[in-house]
Amino acid sequence: MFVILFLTVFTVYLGYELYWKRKNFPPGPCPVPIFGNLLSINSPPPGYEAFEKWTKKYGDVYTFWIGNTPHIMINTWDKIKETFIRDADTYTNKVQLPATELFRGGPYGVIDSNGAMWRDHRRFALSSLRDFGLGKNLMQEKILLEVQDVFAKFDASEGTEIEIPPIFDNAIASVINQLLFGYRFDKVLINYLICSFYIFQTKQDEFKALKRIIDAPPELFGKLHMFLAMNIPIFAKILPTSIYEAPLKDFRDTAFGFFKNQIEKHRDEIDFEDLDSESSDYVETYLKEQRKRKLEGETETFSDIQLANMCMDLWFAGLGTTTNTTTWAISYILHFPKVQQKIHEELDRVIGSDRLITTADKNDLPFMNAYINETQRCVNLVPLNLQHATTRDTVINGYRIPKGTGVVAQISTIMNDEKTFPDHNTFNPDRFIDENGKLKKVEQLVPFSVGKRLCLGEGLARMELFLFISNFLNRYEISPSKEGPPSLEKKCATMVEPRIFSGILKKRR
Ligand code: HEM
Repeated sequence: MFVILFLTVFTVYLGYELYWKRKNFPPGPCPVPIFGNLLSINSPPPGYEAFEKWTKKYGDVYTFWIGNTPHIMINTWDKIKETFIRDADTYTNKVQLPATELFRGGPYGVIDSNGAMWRDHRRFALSSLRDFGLGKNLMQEKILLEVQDVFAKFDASEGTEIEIPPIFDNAIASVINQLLFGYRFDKVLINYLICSFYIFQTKQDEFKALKRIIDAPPELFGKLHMFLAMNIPIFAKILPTSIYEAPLKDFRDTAFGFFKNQIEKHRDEIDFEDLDSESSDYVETYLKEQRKRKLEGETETFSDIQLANMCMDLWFAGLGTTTNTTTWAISYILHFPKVQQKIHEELDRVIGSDRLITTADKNDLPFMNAYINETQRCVNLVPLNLQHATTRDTVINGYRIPKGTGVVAQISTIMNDEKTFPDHNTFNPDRFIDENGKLKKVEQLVPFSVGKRLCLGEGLARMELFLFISNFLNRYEISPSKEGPPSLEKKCATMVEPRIFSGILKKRR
């Protein structure tokens, strides 16, 4: 009797899992209970092969299950244009996961928020970035100051093995920290009053302490169980608190502790009498806007919790992405010395001195741009891309997709498409050079994603990548340490992480 009951329940369950829940969505790989298709992107990590295989099998659209939640994957450039670009408003929401509540205290920030909250704060952050000099010389000056700091550190170790990524990490953190809080991580002495004792630190020590927090996300979110728990609520519930909730809360409290401390310091120092005076960083601009709105009786949109979440989004999105890409760029060059040689030839021909390279030189350095483009294509930083949700009912390939369904612009498949990028597994900057030696514009190169939610920091990231990488390679020739070039193997995570590695630098001028 029990066996019959069990078999009946099991058959009904399988029928639901394999047929019923999938019948109204585009066909796709068969999900397994609890995990959906998430486990398949770990064999091999970070998932490009699985995405490629499914695109070959199911075409431009298929359904990918994250736990029990269906996501419509859009895999070809034509289909991305038809959906995320031409019908952009339909694809701008984000799926709200329970982890957001635990981690952020609600649907705050810009990465996970929706509707008016997202729109207002995206617009506000973009206009603040413009005010602090993006697209003008001011931002370039700030980045070039960090380039010179990087030079000083590398010059001091010329000819000996030195770890490359941490130096760029410090410099790129200084750029984003200046934008948000108005100061760099240099050697200036600071002090804290803790329990009646002054604790003396330099701002570089502060960065080292912060680094322990910054390094947590890959450690934390890069682990498969964390990735699964954050995406599959039922999986999160069965994991012991000590390996999911506790480390997440720990990270949240430490990160928010740092941001709140910065915000309070700003609040104490700002002259709120003159709300229209020029601000020197994002937090100051935000706090003045908050005060203006409060005077008009509006306290919801520019709240303190939203500010802390904005700082977290901009800080983390602004640091790891750019540092990782710079690190991968140098890793590739250690594997492909001929690319380095070609870059040096171009730099010698066009720049020909040790002066700092600026964005005014960009158009004259097609191979440098091609190398950065190819780095971004091969890094393919966010394999699954961030998951969006539909803002209204829509129809994709004849399937009725209800409002709130998960949708993903599969940019990693687009950047690995064999038709657009032949021999796509090979690192080849020349694919971006045309027959006249000029830089070729390829619209399918979309590392910053597409549509209305495309990367908010694209302008800043492009400027940083160009200035840091071109100046580094103009000044140095790099060769591998005695351990050889770093591994190019990619780990599975929300963002692909490079290895920390050492290299030997020789000054070229
Ligand atoms: C090489 C560097 C970078 C890459 C490859 C990159 C890539 C991306 C991608 C793929 C997305 C997801 C877009 C989507 O949802 O469709 C994104 C979103 C975002 N990025 Fe970046 N990013 C980089 C640098 C930056 C920087 C420097 C900042 C900060 C100033 C930043 C801030 C953001 C924010 C706030 C979002 C969420 C935007 C929204 O939901 O409206 N990113 N980025």
